[in-house]
This record gives sequence, structure tokens and C-alpha cells, in this order.
Amino acid sequence: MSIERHDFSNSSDLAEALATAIAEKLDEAIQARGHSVLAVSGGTTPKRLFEILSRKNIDWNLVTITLVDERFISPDHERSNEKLVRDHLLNNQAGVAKFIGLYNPSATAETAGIAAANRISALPRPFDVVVLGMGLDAHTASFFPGGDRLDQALDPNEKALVVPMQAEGAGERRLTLTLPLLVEARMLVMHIEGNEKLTVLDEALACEDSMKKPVRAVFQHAKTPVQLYWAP
Ligand SMILES: O=C1O[C@H](COP(=O)(O)O)[C@@H](O)[C@H](O)[C@H]1O
Repeated sequence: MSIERHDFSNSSDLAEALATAIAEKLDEAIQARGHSVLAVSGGTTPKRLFEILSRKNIDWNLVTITLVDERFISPDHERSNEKLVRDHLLNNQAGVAKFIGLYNPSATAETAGIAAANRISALPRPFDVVVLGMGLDAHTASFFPGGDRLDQALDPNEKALVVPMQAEGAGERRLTLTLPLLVEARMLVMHIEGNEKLTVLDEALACEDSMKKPVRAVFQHAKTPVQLYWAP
């Protein structure tokens, strides 16, 4: 496991540094290949990062933004990850970026997952930047301990790009990108804040079993050193 750690004394400094690093990587991809893909997490942690990133001066019209996971709920719901991205990232300079969400109003999360996978499969791979978060139960993306499709989602040889996930700790049903798609990213970021999360991460990395501490699988299978961004 290879980790490059970036510690900050507060979340504002972290957000500024991480937004700068992401913008540089996206710009580098645009210069090299004419486009770039950024996959981001939802939850509460990335809000400040998104607001700063949305003001960075890059060719946002050549950037596609997607999500690493989503709740199977309408995009106007307060807990929707798409809503978080629309409200805080797809603004300012980043307002012209293309957004590919995972939610669609299918009858079931299974059929929504198939439709989402079709859209994701049209994106160039590997993604240039993937930004992951982590919950206090050691889930990342929607890799929840006890999840009904966790085995499949964490399989390093899994071919499906998106799988539905149901877990007691997840609230709603979820859609998640699978492990291989995330860990092949050219820049793979783990963004966590708070001492409690750092302890959870340390425990996960020391644990042998990714089914109990799913975040561990990301570090275990990452193709580049995981960029760990942390602030208290
Ligand atoms: O459920 C989710 O939680 C994690 C962590 O969220 P946070 O609120 O503790 O920052 C997030 O990374 C994931 O995308 C989200 O769906």
C-alpha cells in the first residue's frame, strides 16, 4: 500500500490545496488528451472543496464530472449527491462542465444501475481524478460493510462499472462505481476530516478484511499512491 499524506491544520487550507492539485491534474489531462474526467464523492465533507474548485481557471468545457456513488433518490432531494454537485461544484467557471449523474428514475435501483453503467462506459478511462470520502463505518463510495453486493463491488476483476447496493447503514438504496474503475484513476484522492475518521482509517488499514472495512480495498488495489488529504 502506498500513501502520500497531505495534512493541514484546518479544512479551508485543505480545500484550497486540494482544489489546486485537482485543477492542475485536470488541466494536465486536457493538455495531453484534450479532455478530462473527474469523479467526486457526495456527503458533507466536499462542500468547501467544491466551492473553491468551481472557481479555478481551467477549460471546464472540456471536463466531464461524475459521481463515485449516489443514493437512489430524486436529484432534488437534500441527500442527493447530484444535488450537492449541482449546488456547489457546477457553478462559477465550472458551470460549463458536463455532468453525468448516476441517478435515473427507473423502477428499481438495478435498472437504474444498468442505465448509469451505459453512460459511464462512454467516458474515457482511466479517469483523471477520483476523489473519495469515508464514513465512520469505514465505507467509501457506497462500499458499505454488510452491503448486499459488497463482494461484487470490491472484486478487483469485476467488469460491471456500476452496481446497486443495499446496506443497513446506508439509508437509501445506492448506486456505486465498482472498485476497478476507482482504483485505476490517474490521481486517487482520499479526503477525510476529523480525528475520528483518521482513527477509523488507521484501523481499516490494519485490518485484514476489506468486507469489514471496505475503505481498505481502495488502498490495497490503488494503481498509484493514494493521496490522503486530512484536516482535523
Ligand atoms: O454516503 C456517503 O458518505 C461518504 C462520506 O460522507 P461524509 O458526509 O462523511 O463526508 C461519501 O464519501 C459518499 O460519497 C456518500 O455517498
